[in-house]
Amino acid sequence: MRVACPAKQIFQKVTHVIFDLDGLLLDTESIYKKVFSDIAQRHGKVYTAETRGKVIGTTEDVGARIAVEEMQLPMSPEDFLKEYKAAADKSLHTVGLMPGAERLVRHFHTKQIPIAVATSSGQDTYDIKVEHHKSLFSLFSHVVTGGTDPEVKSGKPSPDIFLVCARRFKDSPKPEQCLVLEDAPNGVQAAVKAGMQVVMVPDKQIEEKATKLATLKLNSLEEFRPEMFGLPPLE
Ligand SMILES: O=c1[nH]cc([C@@H]2O[C@H](COP(=O)(O)O)[C@@H](O)[C@H]2O)c(=O)[nH]1
Ligand SMILES: [Mg+2]
Repeated sequence: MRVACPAKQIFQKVTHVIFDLDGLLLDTESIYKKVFSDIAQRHGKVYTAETRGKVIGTTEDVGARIAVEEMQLPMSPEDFLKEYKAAADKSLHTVGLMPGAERLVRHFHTKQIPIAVATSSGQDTYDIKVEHHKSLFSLFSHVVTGGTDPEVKSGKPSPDIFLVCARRFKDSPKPEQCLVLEDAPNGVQAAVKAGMQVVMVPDKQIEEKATKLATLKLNSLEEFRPEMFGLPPLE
């Protein structure tokens, strides 16, 4: 039997964990990438890594505006949004979990570490994505869907969503007590501005320079050692 060697606490101790959704817990980014690339291709354009780096982690309407502007698509952001949502919704209800996600969420829940989700998704899209993962998502204290939540005034990279999410834990922890897990540069910026440490698990396409702000960068959630942040180690 292989016994994992516990790592040392090397970062500030935290008591609460906030998970991003798309690209971190759920493998939705491969779906969005294909949908955005298909629309771009129909107009003779390419959904480049650079444009994608700006889009991921933003709310649906902001992402649509960035995509249309960056790729100079001959359509309004509203039409792009309608088209991409219609295409994405067809696949999102069968989306799978990212490696290591389920084990980590169940671990924190068992150890009674308060956990929540902070996603730029709207409530409607969130409901579609978690359709097949209801038991896992029932373990979270709460979910903030930034795209439609009236208290979240400005989406990632603004810190609002993480501050609202922290306030909604029963004991309203201070930002420094919360650890954020994110995949997107916009999400990492938001967490840092909120005064939180952030573990980044970036997509392979994300440029190195867009990962610099993260407290720690991992290739997969499977590499995460909670004890580095004073949290109970995985067994
Ligand atoms: O290529 C992409 N297009 C659009 C998005 C948008 O970014 C959000 C990211 O949400 P999260 O904060 O859970 O990563 C998605 O819901 C979607 O609206 C994305 O991630 N990737
Ligand atoms: Mg994400």
